[in-house]
Amino acid sequence: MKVARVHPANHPLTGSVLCARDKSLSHRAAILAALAQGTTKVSGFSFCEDCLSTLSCLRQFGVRIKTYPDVGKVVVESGGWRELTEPEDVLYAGNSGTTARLLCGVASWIKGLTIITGDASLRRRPMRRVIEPLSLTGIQIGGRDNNRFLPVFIRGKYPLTPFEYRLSVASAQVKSALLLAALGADAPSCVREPFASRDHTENMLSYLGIRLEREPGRVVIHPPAKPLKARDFSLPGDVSSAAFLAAAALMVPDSGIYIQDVGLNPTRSGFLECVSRMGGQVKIHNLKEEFGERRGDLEVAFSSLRGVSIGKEIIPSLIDEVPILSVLATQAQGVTFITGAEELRVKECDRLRAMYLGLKTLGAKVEERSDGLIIEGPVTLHGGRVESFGDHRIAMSFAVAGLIAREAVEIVDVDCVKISYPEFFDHLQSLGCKRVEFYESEEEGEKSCL
Ligand SMILES: O=C(O)C1=C[C@@H](OP(=O)(O)O)[C@@H](O)[C@H](O)C1
Ligand SMILES: C=C(OP(=O)(O)O)C(=O)O
Repeated sequence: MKVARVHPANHPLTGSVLCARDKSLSHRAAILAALAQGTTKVSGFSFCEDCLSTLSCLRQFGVRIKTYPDVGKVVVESGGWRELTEPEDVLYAGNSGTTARLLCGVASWIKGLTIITGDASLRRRPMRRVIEPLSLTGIQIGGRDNNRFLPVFIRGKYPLTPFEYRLSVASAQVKSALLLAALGADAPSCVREPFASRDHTENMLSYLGIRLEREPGRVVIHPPAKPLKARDFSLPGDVSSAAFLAAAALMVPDSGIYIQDVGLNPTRSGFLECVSRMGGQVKIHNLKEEFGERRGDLEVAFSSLRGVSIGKEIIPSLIDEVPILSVLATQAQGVTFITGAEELRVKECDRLRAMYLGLKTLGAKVEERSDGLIIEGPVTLHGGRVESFGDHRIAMSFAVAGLIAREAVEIVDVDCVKISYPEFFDHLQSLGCKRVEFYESEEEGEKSCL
């Protein structure tokens, strides 16, 4: 298993990087391109492992996809959503919850049998949340252990029964699975959510001409009367990846960095709002909007930070940034309360537990609660060896912690950064963090399971 040893940054981070492309939008662009008739060019596609899982599953539905990783482009050719065919084999979603759940929605109106599975981490993540609502469409759907987990089978049909469903958790994956399924219904369907989760699927469906009625907490989707026509997408960078670089610059003294072309959809950029409440200096430049998605450049400078309360209303908009926010909190003056974040327990690992254990190892003042963390700062972290539990966001959070610790931080199992951000260590290096070493550890992977 690969271990990274990250040494304290002995000088400021400076320079400019093009933000890694957006994973969430890349999944959706590929899926929607597969549903549209014709050829779609997706530029700014993320070639992270999760998005590659989506591409390989879509190919199994008979979609033709060419990839050009050097220029960040994917070309998808499809006969349209009524032409997708029953896969010959089980679909493998790898580590990607987004792939598994969104494709459950797509498979609902593909006649025949679709079976979806994933890696050991994904097979532990909850699937009832998509199985239950999708069964309202009249299809046969079920999963292992009384519908709790993958593998999930779907016996699709067309047309589907329209539905009205209120989500109990604010999950963009579940909402998106339902919206994708609703395309195959013979009348409008309605999805409600308790708090706003990211609305990329809605923005992209509108761009493709699907009629949506949107208001806070509620969306009504009208199935298309005619085939969807292919339209190209140019995707922005991933604010969830930018968050690691931004956090590093906020904490390493005298740093000043520039991150180009970051996606700034307000339902997704709670991290920036939170950083600004903490007193972090982040300026936005060159703000623009494409297919309903805001994007711009971020200028981030070393800042003195203060503790804040992060509650359940804002959690969906920074759900993947809680681990790195908890590292920032160790350097903030006062107490940071993170509550309403119990969803983190069912991600690639139990992220609340993983952050608690790792931060404790590094000497942080941290308490674990069932739905969050309480962190008191500022504390000078010391060096140590921490586990990523095979979770990319945990690995990158502790790599950033290593830059501001007194001694080196070793992160066990760092290969997982490829899941969302393969360029992570190269970007750190280009901003001046050259003191990172990698080595293979003898230890077995067994330990890395939370
Ligand atoms: O829809 C998406 O692209 C995602 C939604 C979130 O998951 P949930 O919908 O489970 O909250 C997030 O954690 C995940 O990284 C990507
Ligand atoms: C939770 C994540 O992704 P997914 O749910 O798609 O596995 C993530 O990227 O942090």
